[in-house]
Amino acid sequence: MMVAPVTAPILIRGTGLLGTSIGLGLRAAHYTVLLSDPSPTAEAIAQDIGAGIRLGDAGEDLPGLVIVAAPPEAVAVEVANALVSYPEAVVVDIASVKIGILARLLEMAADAETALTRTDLSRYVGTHPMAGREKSGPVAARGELFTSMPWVVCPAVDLSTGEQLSAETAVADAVQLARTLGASVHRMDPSTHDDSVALISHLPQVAASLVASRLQDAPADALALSGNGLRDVTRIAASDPNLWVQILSANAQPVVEILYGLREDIQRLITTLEAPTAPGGQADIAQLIAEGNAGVARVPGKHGAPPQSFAVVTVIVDDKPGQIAAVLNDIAEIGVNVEDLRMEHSAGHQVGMVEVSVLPGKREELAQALTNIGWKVVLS
Ligand SMILES: NC(=O)c1ccc[n+]([C@@H]2O[C@H](COP(=O)([O-])OP(=O)(O)OC[C@H]3O[C@@H](n4cnc5c(N)ncnc54)[C@H](O)[C@@H]3O)[C@@H](O)[C@H]2O)c1
Ligand SMILES: O=C(O)C(=O)C[C@]1(C(=O)O)C=C[C@@H](O)C=C1
Repeated sequence: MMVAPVTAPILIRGTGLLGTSIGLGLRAAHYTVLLSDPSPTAEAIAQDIGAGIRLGDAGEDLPGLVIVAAPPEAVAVEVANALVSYPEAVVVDIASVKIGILARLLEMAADAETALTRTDLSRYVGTHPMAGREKSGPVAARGELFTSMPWVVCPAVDLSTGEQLSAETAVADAVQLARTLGASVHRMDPSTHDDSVALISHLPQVAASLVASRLQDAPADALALSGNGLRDVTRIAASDPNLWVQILSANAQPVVEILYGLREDIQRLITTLEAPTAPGGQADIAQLIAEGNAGVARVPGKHGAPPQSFAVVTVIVDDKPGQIAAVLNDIAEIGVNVEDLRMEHSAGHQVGMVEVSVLPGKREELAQALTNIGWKVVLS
């Protein structure tokens, strides 16, 4: 268990984007990490970039904690195998959906033909880090992926009686794992988790994919005009289809309930825009945008704190190496804290735009100071 991090290694089963990111984060916190993946290439890349050592190359020490970071469809069997193979270890998974995996584990535990027992489930905890990327595989891994992001911890329960099956000591290990990687922990039952992620994760994925799919045949001249609006809405449309088939199929019902409501709103908008100047049309459009304003205002900032509006100072830089670092160095010397940062390229020009978010009260001061030392600054 995690109380003895140096002597009890942590085994990561599945060394793709998430597994390798967890390995990198745990290595940075000085844990001993073992890596295992059915793909020898994924395993070797994860080891090469410093996420741990391959299980096959490791010594005899048994893991105290096993993290199953496999695709959702493989998770239940991998969790069961780990619980049986390592009878002293706590086993957590990090899959994006929770109820289906728990139901499958309960089924296996009730089946006399399988080695898994209900008692074994006291060492299992379902979890879900709410952090990821639109890329997959170990090459895309980042050790700091989880910093300041939510991490849901769902103790296993009997789905008929609600009785908690995970031991509190196992839950504590799962919590410590999330905190070690810098995440903020949200304890939740698996069903509430699945309903919640349908809205805050699965709906955005579907919306991004639907919007981006409209671009497939768009004229290149139109796409050349793309600004931040399109990028903001479509980033996750680049996500892995194989992973999302599994996620959406496993959480279909809660997603469908939300899509029914969305379908009504889209139908209402179509009707309005077919005759935008008809009586009530303008108010209808304004209401749609205002309802969006009300929704986005409820999206929390870091650590679940209320959203904070930052002011953006845009610095125009030459599109060449070292420019972002130079801007950040100068900002550090000016003494203003950078709350967020993003980089944009201006279509067709050899310049980049570094968008720096700062506290609103610091905006003018920073813009003036950067201008004084020669940077081209735009206030938006
Ligand atoms: N991608 C995200 O943004 C994200 C975020 C949070 C949680 N998750 C969850 O993390 C898990 C892994 O997703 P990912 O994005 O790292 O995917 P990935 O495709 O990058 O990696 C998956 C890895 O699992 C391996 N694998 C396949 N079958 C396996 C098995 N039976 N046992 C062990 N490993 C197996 C693959 O070889 C691959 O290396 C999924 O359950 C996903 O739902 C993903
Ligand atoms: O930031 C991203 O790329 C993500 O899509 C991450 C994201 C999400 O926030 O919806 C996607 C799916 C995972 O289950 C958890 C996190």
